[in-house]
Amino acid sequence: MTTETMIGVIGGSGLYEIDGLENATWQAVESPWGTPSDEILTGTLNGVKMAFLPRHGRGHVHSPTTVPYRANIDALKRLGVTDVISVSACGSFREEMAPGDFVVVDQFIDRTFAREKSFFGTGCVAHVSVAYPTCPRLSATCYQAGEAAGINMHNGGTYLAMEGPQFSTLAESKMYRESWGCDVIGMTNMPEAKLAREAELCYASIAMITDYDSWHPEHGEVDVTEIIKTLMGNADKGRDLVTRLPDLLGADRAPCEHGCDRALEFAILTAPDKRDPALMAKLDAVAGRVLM
Ligand SMILES: CSC[C@H]1O[C@H](OP(=O)(O)O)[C@H](O)[C@@H]1O
Ligand SMILES: Nc1ncnc2[nH]cnc12
Repeated sequence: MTTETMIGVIGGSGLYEIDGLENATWQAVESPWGTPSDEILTGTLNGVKMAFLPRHGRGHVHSPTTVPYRANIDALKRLGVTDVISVSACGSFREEMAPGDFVVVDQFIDRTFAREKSFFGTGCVAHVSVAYPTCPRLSATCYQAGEAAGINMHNGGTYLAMEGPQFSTLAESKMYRESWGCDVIGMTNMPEAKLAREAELCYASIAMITDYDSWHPEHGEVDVTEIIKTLMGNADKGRDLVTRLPDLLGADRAPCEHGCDRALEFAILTAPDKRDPALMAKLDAVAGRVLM
């Protein structure tokens, strides 16, 4: 059985809109989890439905801590999105992952601490696996789209998610790189990736490298004006990659072979008669497939 693909793109710093959508409309989507970062741009591209949400809002309103991650993922799910592609500005811990390159992230270390990280809780407890937090099928498609766009792509990498908003100290930067084996650093992919898994959405993450964080002896400390300069070039490449996805993914979607779209199948522990009706109502979009 197939369903209809709807590609959701969450645009990070420097990527606040995408061009070329047919019937493009900015839509306000209400969510029981709060107000999303901004309206969502919907339309079709080469016959495939698309939805674009600027993570920080147009005009960069939300800090990494205040991005309404639950409202964003819930709103995309509510619209019918099946596959989420996150595009983010990141620092690099690897010489060979240079500014201007893109990394298809496949692992995360979550060091964020001031964010709501789950749709579930008292009255409906659920535990999903995030051992493999990104969808291999969607990630492979993003890699292919990037190569086709002529971008210097890297397949796989571990993303250190920090709270921010300050960049890392030199000691932290060296520890993440040398002891923890991280490849890139950013402030936003967690809890986003965990929430996408709870919402049974395939999730892939593209890290657009903007800087070498602070570890690199020849590059000194992170400078936001340098980041913005690199971002301007990266954003065009990011848009090019994204607009190649509809042709590669197609409008008909088979069930995810990695089970992302069935993540809640055996995850909910709370007995039906002990579930909180108010929380159940809020979970209508995210967990409706298994709860309703
Ligand atoms: C502009 S530098 C720091 C800022 O950029 C990244 O945002 P996003 O992941 O949404 O592209 C990083 O995580 C910080 O929020
Ligand atoms: N060095 C860095 N650390 C955290 N987030 C970033 N976003 C872009 N560069 C970054």
